[in-house]
Amino acid sequence: MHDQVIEPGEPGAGCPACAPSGELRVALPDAEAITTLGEARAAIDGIDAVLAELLEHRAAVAAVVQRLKPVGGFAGRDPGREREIVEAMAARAPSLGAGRLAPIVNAIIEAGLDAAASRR
Ligand SMILES: O=C(O)C(=O)C[C@]1(C(=O)O)C=C[C@@H](O)C=C1
Repeated sequence: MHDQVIEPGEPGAGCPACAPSGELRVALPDAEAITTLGEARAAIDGIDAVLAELLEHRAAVAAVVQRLKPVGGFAGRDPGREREIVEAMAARAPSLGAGRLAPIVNAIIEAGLDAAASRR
């Protein structure tokens, strides 16, 4: 397990974890090795910074999907696809599982659809 966290940087300071190639590389903190509140919060800040970068890029791609679909936006929601997304994420995040991930995925999808609507 890796023992480094990324530097979250200042908001709007670009993407500290992004390589010039557009790849996002992240050193995952070893939770078991964290012993202080400061270390734990720094690790969370690093993870949240990466989550925010990913969410920003996800929203941009989701906006493209809305333009490509015959019926986009909230009217074109696809519960089957949303279940697939939750199940795929649950396989990678077993301690959360589908039950806890479902409302998170729902919030991410709704935020993406809302942002896509305001891009138009
Ligand atoms: O895959 C789609 O059809 C999308 O519109 C994208 C997306 C998503 O953000 O992942 C958004 C709404 C749908 O309900 C399902 C998935």
